[in-house]
Amino acid sequence: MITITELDKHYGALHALKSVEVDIAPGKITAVLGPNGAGKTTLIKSVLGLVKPDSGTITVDGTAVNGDSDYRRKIGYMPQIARYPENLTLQEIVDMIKDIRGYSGDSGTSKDSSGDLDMELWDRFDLDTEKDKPFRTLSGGNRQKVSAVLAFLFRPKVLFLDEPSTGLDPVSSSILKDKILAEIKRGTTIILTSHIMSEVQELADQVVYLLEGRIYFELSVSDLLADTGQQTLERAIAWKIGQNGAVASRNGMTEGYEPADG
Ligand SMILES: Nc1ncnc2c1ncn2[C@@H]1O[C@H](COP(=O)(O)OP(=O)(O)OP(=O)(O)O)[C@@H](O)[C@H]1O
Repeated sequence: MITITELDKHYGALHALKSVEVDIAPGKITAVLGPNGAGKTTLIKSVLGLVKPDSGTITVDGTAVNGDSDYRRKIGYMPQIARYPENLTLQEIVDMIKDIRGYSGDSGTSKDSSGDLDMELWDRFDLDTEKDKPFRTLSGGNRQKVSAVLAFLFRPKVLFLDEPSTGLDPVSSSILKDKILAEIKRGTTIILTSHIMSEVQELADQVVYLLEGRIYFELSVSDLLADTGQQTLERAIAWKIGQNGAVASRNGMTEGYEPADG
C-alpha cells in the first residue's frame, strides 16, 4: 500500500531520516515506534506531503507522492496536536473541512444526509453538545476528539494516527480503539505512532522501529514477542534494543549501526 525507498531528510545540519526503506502492508495496522526525536513524525509527514524529503521515493496505493496531490484524498490524518482556527466553532470547523473536500449542502453533522461521511465518532463522542463552542475554548481531550472525527470523516483508504490516545479519557480512548479495529475490518490501512505500548500491542499487526532516523527493525508483533520470549511489547522492545544495543557497542558502532536481521 505504501512503499518508501531510500528516504532522506535533513533539517539544517540534523539528519532526521537516513535512507529509510519501508513497505506498509495494506489492510493492516502498522505502528511506527521509536524514542522521542527518532523521526516518526517526519516520516509520516513525508508521506502526507507536509514535509519535503531531500531524496527518495514514496508511493501510496501506486501513486508517487511527489507527482500527484490527488492521492491525499485517500488519506486521513490525525495529527499529534490538533490545530484549527481558534475562533471557529466545532460545527464550523467540520463544515469548513467538508467544503474544502467538496461536500456541500447539509450543514448537519450527525444527520449527514449523503451517507458518504463517517460521523460515527462524532456521535459516540457526543460532540453535538460541544458543537457551538469556539475551538479555543475546548479542552485538550475534546480537541483530540475533533481531530479523530476529521481523520475518519471521508472514509479514507489510508489512515495516519499520530499518538491518537493522547489526552483522551479511558472511555473515549476505548471508543477510538474500537473504531480503529472496525476500520481494519473494512480494509483500511492504518499507520499509528504511540508511546503507549499496551495500546500498540492491542492494536498493531506490524512494528516499524526507528532509531536516530534509521529503521532499526521491522517485524510483526507476534514475531517480536516470539523472538524475544517476552509477554508484553514493552518488554520485547526493551529486550531487542538492549540486545542490539549491546552488540552495537561491543562492535564500536553507534551512528552507522546496521541492525541485525529481524
Ligand atoms: N521543522 C523542523 N525543523 C527542525 N528540526 C526538526 C523539525 N521537525 C523535526 N525536527 C527534528 O527532527 C528530529 C525528528 O523529529 P520527529 O518529530 O520526526 O521525531 P518523533 O520520532 O516524531 O519524536 P516524538 O516521539 O517526540 O514525537 C528531531 O530531532 C526534531 O527536533
